[in-house]
Amino acid sequence: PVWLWGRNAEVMAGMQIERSCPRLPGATLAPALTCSSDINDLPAEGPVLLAVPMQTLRAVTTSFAAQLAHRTLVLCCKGIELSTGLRPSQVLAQTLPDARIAVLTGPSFAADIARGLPTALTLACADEGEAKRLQQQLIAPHLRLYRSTDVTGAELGGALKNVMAIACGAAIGAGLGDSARAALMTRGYAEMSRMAAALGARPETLAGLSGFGDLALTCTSEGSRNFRLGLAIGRGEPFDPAVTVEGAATARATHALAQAEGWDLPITAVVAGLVDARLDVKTAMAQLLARPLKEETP
Ligand SMILES: NC(=O)C1=CN([C@@H]2O[C@H](COP(=O)(O)OP(=O)(O)OC[C@H]3O[C@@H](n4cnc5c(N)ncnc54)[C@H](O)[C@@H]3O)[C@@H](O)[C@H]2O)C=CC1
Ligand SMILES: O=C(CO)COP(=O)(O)O
Repeated sequence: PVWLWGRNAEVMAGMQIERSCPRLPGATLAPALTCSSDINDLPAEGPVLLAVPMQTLRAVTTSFAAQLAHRTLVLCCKGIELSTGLRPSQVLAQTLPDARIAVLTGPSFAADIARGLPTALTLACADEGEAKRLQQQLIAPHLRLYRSTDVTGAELGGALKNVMAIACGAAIGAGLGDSARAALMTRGYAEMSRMAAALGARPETLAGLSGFGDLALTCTSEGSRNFRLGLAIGRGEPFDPAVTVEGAATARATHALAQAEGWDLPITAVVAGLVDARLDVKTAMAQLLARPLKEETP
């Protein structure tokens, strides 16, 4: 049995009766799923998956500290908190210090999972025993999970690939071509790896599903909201501000961290400029191409 909590009573009651979800058109909710807008309906035992946008994680976990403290919490959000520069697990360490924390991340569109399409993800938890338990609990016939103890690496891969997806969308939207996209993905991966290494992540985590895997998905598919925001920027079109696009705030947060720490993250810097409309794509491209020549190293 699985319980799904959401804050909107009308939407949750509708989902419970109609067995469908407005955000996943065409999907039928499994009989084992109960939808509720009362968080006290959650059973006392078992892991809780937190799937709210990154910039709301602190508010949600603070509001429901009584219900979430001391539990196993599986973070599904991908991003960095703009106001603090913290990763999701670092926010939880502040708001719910007694919780056991895991991270579920990697290349997966919710719509694909809902359709039962094959998907593989990273499940990261510092406690390997807990990771093994969660791995068994959360797999499904079409969903394969690989374990990792590198929470930092898993979180950074998931957060930073969204910034690169915006860059790639902008390049494609502006008609710069697939070769430009490949260059951005490759040098973007180098940038992700540099920053992750500086923050203590393991290189092999970045090379896995949570980093390289999700970068490949989000930089090449219009199923990605981050890629679509980039496309709109590149085409000079408006974009619906109500859509969750994690890479925008993450680009700002990461650029600020890079400036403070002296890290060289040129693609992140131009994406921060693009999302804040301080730069246009032509100027961004010119800035990247005019950088001093260097050896090809991460
Ligand atoms: N949609 C996808 O395919 C995937 C999403 N993610 C990550 O999951 C996180 C959430 O993304 P989505 O579910 O796609 O976003 P979404 O925008 O579709 O849904 C977010 C949900 O959170 C709720 N919410 C927002 N603020 C809240 C608050 N203060 N209290 C309670 N509920 C609140 C919204 O009402 C909405 O139902 C993001 O970090 C995203 O990167 C990760 C992998 C795949
Ligand atoms: O993280 C995702 C796929 O792995 C979802 O991507 P978007 O948030 O860009 O839609």
